[in-house]
Amino acid sequence: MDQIPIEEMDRSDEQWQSIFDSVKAELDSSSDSKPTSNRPRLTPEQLAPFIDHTILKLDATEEQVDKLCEEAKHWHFAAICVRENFVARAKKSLQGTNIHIACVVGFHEGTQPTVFKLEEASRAIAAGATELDMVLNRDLLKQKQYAAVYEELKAMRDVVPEPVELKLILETSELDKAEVVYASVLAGYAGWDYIKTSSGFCGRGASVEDVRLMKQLASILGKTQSKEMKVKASGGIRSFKDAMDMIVFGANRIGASAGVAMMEEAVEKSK
Ligand SMILES: O=C[C@H](O)COP(=O)(O)O
Repeated sequence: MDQIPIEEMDRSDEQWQSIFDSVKAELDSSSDSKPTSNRPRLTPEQLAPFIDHTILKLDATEEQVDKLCEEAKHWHFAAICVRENFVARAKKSLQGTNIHIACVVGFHEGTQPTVFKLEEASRAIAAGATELDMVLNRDLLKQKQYAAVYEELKAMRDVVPEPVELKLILETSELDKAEVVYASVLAGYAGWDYIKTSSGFCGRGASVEDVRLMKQLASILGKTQSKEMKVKASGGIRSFKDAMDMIVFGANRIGASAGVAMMEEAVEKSK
């Protein structure tokens, strides 16, 4: 893939299209990715750091968020994932632990004006969020307004400096393969940390094919960008087997409301 440093780009829709074409060509010429791990299954201790323990339903209660945090501490999950209104509460509950607090932004449509998303992100970080899971504006992507999508992602990266991790929710059930490529390229060029499959509120949720494709894209983009993006699989991942299917194809995180059930299965299987 030809490397065009971002500073040398005019960032027009046409120039983005030519970068997409070169990534697609590389994707087509690369061999299909194989499972990244031959491990038949992970132990509970190995599985826990993959899990973003999630509650995003609109009628979630304070008690449910408290329980979510207690479960995250008990199982040593990587993160909890909540809406903005619960971030401060989760921060109190998770004080003194290294469990991350992920907050969703632009949830779950992604079409909110950029300024709203930036304000929401800033409030979440001020309240204690250490990771943000933002929904892509796929309407703009589908209208081929690639420059506008990039500008939103770049503005978010500028407002949210590292080490806060930014995850872009693609909502893969609503995209064709080419659109997954476009969204991933734009996220990579904007310096995002993760591409994430789904919100859990739209369409089919994550598939192994999504993870496989996104992992390949992350690897291709990682050759020309300063870091390689990670992949978060989320939406409809209910069982230990579902989680393992995603992990063997390279998922770095599993976003799920069924994290405890997965852990209990993992414990059973490890006996
Ligand atoms: O980001 C995480 C998803 O909202 C979780 O979806 P789920 O309830 O289908 O596990």
